[in-house]
Amino acid sequence: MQNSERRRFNLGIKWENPWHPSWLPASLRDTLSNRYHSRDFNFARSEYLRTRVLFVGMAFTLLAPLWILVDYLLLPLELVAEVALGRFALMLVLFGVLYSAWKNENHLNRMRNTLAALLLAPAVFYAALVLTHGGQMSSLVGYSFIPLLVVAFLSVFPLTIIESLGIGLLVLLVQLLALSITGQMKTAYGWQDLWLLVTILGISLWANHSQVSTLMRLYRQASMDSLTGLLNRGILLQQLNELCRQRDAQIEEGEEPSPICLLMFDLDRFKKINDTYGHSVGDQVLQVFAQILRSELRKNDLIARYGGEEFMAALPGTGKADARNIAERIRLQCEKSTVIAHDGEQVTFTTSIGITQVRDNESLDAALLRVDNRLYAAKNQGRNRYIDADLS
Ligand SMILES: Nc1nc2c(ncn2[C@@H]2O[C@H](COP(=O)(O)OP(=O)(O)OP(=O)(O)O)[C@@H](O)[C@H]2O)c(=O)[nH]1
Repeated sequence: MQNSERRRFNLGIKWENPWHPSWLPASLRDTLSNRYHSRDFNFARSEYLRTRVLFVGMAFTLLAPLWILVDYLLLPLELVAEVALGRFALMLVLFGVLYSAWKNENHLNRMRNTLAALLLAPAVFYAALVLTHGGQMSSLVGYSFIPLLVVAFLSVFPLTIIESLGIGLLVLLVQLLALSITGQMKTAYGWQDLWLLVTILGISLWANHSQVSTLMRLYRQASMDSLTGLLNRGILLQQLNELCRQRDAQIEEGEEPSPICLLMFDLDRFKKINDTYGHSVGDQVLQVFAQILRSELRKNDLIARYGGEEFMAALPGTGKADARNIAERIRLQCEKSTVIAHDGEQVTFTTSIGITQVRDNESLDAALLRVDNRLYAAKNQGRNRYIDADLS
């Protein structure tokens, strides 16, 4: 092949990383909504939300009845019984919240709804007090703080900005309702309350942003290979196990299971590239290869660096014929690609590929062993090829 035909890779080329859509300011990309969060990160975040919901939910559930003693000391006696009834109703809702948090492990949407219920229940309790005892609000000592406390509690949770803003705006509505019913809307006290609520909401949003971006950074460090930006082996196996579990469930329910194909890649004579051009050029080859995988595979395929110069792709919903075509495209793309060495020389590379489809009722380990054997068969047959069947 002529050098001019070879595709030169500029390592600065941008690919559309799902965590970094190009149209949002960098600091907001991860924290505005969960639209670009991976499924795995959603699981991790739902666990963080869950532990906090359980903790805060228990504190609220204990405090709701205990506070009746404080009411007894501070409120006019005729109000104590009615408020206590409201508190018991609140406590029942909070029990429901605790039950839901306990039951719904790894369900981000359910956990978000549970959290909304946890925070909005006190706000609804306050709204009910305002609607029934609006004229006596000055006697309900301590209750006007509820909207402020709810908005302050938003900061405890790793919520995205849109999630937090949604709950915050609902609480703001409750506060506006309270101010209009008590006739304080256009008074200095009313403005002061609104100003305080909006300020605390702003602080909570900032805390949410910091929490989600810290979580995201930790998650990336734990799940990604730092040289190529692909998934690391541990997270790939975890996600692959989950895919196989879903497939087994389909089989158990008598459904046609959707196929999963595995492609295992190993760069050919990579040691020679390192020895001839140095490790930094070897690193560039690995990065270019990762880029080829990204550009040739779909967004929901799992792509990982499996070891030094070994890579793995898991293709859910892809049968063997398509997997073969994909492997061939990747192989050809490698043949066409070059990396420029320090002395300006064009460094070329090739890859060997093993292909297999996960079989019904087999363990993931069995499929991994088979694809590994096929990869080494491809090496033994002369490299720069794929093998998709056991050789006798
Ligand atoms: N530059 C670089 N080299 C790496 C990295 N990880 C592993 N390697 C090197 O990859 C090379 C792998 O060499 P071998 O396992 O002998 O395989 P090979 O030379 O590719 O030969 P075949 O696989 O048989 O075609 C070793 O020299 C490792 O040091 C890395 O992150 N960067």
